[in-house]
Amino acid sequence: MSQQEFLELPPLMSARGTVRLPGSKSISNRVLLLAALAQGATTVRDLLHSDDTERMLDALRTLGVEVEQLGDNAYRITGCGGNFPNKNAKLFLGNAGTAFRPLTAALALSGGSYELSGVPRMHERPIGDLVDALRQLGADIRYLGNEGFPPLQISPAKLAGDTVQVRGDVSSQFLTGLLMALPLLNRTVKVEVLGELISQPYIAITLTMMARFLVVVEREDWHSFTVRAGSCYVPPNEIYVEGDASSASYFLAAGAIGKGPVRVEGVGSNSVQGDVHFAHELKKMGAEVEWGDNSLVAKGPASGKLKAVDLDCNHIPDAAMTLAVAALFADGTTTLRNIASWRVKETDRIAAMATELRKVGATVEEGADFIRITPPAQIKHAAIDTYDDHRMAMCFSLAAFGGAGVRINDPKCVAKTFPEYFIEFAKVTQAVPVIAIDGPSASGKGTVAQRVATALGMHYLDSGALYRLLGLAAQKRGIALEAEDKLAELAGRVDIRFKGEDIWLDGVKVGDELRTEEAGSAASKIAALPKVRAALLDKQRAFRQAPGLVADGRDMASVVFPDSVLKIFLTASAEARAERRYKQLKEKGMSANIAALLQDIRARDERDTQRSVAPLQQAQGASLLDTTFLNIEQAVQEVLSRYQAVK
Ligand SMILES: O=C(O)C1=C[C@@H](OP(=O)(O)O)[C@@H](O)[C@H](O)C1
Ligand SMILES: C=C(OP(=O)(O)O)C(=O)O
Repeated sequence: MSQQEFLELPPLMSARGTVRLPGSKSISNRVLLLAALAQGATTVRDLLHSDDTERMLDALRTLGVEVEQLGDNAYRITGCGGNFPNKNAKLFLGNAGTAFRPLTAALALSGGSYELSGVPRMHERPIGDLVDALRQLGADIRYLGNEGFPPLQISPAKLAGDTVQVRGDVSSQFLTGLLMALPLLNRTVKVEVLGELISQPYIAITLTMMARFLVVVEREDWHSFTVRAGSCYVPPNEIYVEGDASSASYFLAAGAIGKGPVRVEGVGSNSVQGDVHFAHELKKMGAEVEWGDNSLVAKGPASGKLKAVDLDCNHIPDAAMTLAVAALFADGTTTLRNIASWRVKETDRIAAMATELRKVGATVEEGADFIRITPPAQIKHAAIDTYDDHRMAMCFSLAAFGGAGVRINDPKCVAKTFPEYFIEFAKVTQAVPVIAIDGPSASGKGTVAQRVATALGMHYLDSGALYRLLGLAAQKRGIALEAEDKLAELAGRVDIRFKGEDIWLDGVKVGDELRTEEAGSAASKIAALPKVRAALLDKQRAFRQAPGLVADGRDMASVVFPDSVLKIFLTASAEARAERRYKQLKEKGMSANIAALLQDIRARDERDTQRSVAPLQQAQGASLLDTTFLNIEQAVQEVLSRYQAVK
């Protein structure tokens, strides 16, 4: 995992569109194992492509199961009735609980010698309850590291017993693994669940999938399960994997937070996954949800604001994480209860969630099995650590709706269940649009940008003014224009506000002093200092607010807002610019000399284009607008029509 890598999500304004969901992880890995345990070939379609399913596919190949890829997301698995051709193997199962736990059970009952290991975090995720249960049936399993945790050594054993007890309060995957493996014993076995059974809807998925392979489990409540002698898996020929309901939660939440509608295809009222009930919980938060057989649509509440909720989330442990981030957009304190299992998943998810929600400004209380979130008045920008947990990365993409955008560290961790997540997320979310207008001094870009902003009802950023203000502030404090560190420190500290046409520096309104040639040349000097530019970056980006921003400067398109929807390089001949500046100064009653102005403009052009940091140049993707022979109105119209063409 590289912490250096990150993804900067811009402030998002809305979410709208349709997502075709990737296959369900829980169903994919169950179907692969059941197909391998069946006698004969099963064609699996719409299988999830992700790290977790790759681990299962690799394991099956290593065990000697015939795995044939038929095309995109389609496989033919030729099962061997639980008698794996390869009786000796080492399997690496990454961090896939749905591979590790069920394979442990199946291999423990299959009569071979196997070593099962995973990533370091997998070696911290408990498996003792499953091992204890399998040992009651005579299985020979040894811990290779810590007692109760992977890695494991499984050896052939004499199997016996017709009743087995398993704890259900740490992970439902232990019961799932046991149930799926029991037909290998070919005798009637009763499983009793000790203690509370958590994540119960996942057991329902297990029973449904086993039934698709013609093994029917007898069930009394959710505490006793019987697999009869003679049960054996029969391949269903062809089986389709439905979309992933947990993955759906991010898009549905985006629809609820970002007005919507967002439609997900692949899960709906026909789904066998418990996580579709996330949609009901989202509705409790005020979202509008429409259910189709195989689709769900979410829209924001009519009131515009989500409601805080107090929920027991035991039935949706994965999708509940999405509610925790949606809680940032609610009207009060949200409590999510009965989620102790979060602590033993990809990371300690209660601790991770609390830490990262605090970074964006939330007040968070955490307990052994709950989390309580009070949103901040204003969601802050933060660099979110993801703890190699796909769901942390996916959940926190939603924080980008908070107005300031968000940075997701190590975004590639989504590969565990949804490698294309951020691509799909970008397709259905609309960032606050930025029109970047860069150009040389006195090109008229400020006036044009301001008028474009007014015409579109957008915000306006005069980035040059930030540099001039800093120059002014430095002079007032006696800081030299070459003192890079001091200037950068000052840049982080000064309070700069734009109110309509007025500019305020540390609470004092700034007048024409900002427009003097002296302020301009001070700005040009300090703008060449890399640390000063870096310090002003966040200040500039903070201007990106709904419904949009028109920003003028020199590196708006290239550095500050590289994802601008429209990038204009606005220029005019040096002579035309000198003449415009001359007229401007005269109108203000200031003295001016056209030859001196021309010389000054040329010198500044030279300095701005030659400097090593962010030199003035037409950015990639920027279109040229030469205004030498255009008046302001014509230039404004030209920008507006270019915007219409791209928006
Ligand atoms: O059986 C399954 O497919 C799963 C069960 C749940 O785990 P627990 O039973 O450990 O809560 C869930 O969190 C996991 O992502 C998938
Ligand atoms: C808990 C999860 O995964 P696993 O299947 O590894 O338990 C998850 O996907 O959120």
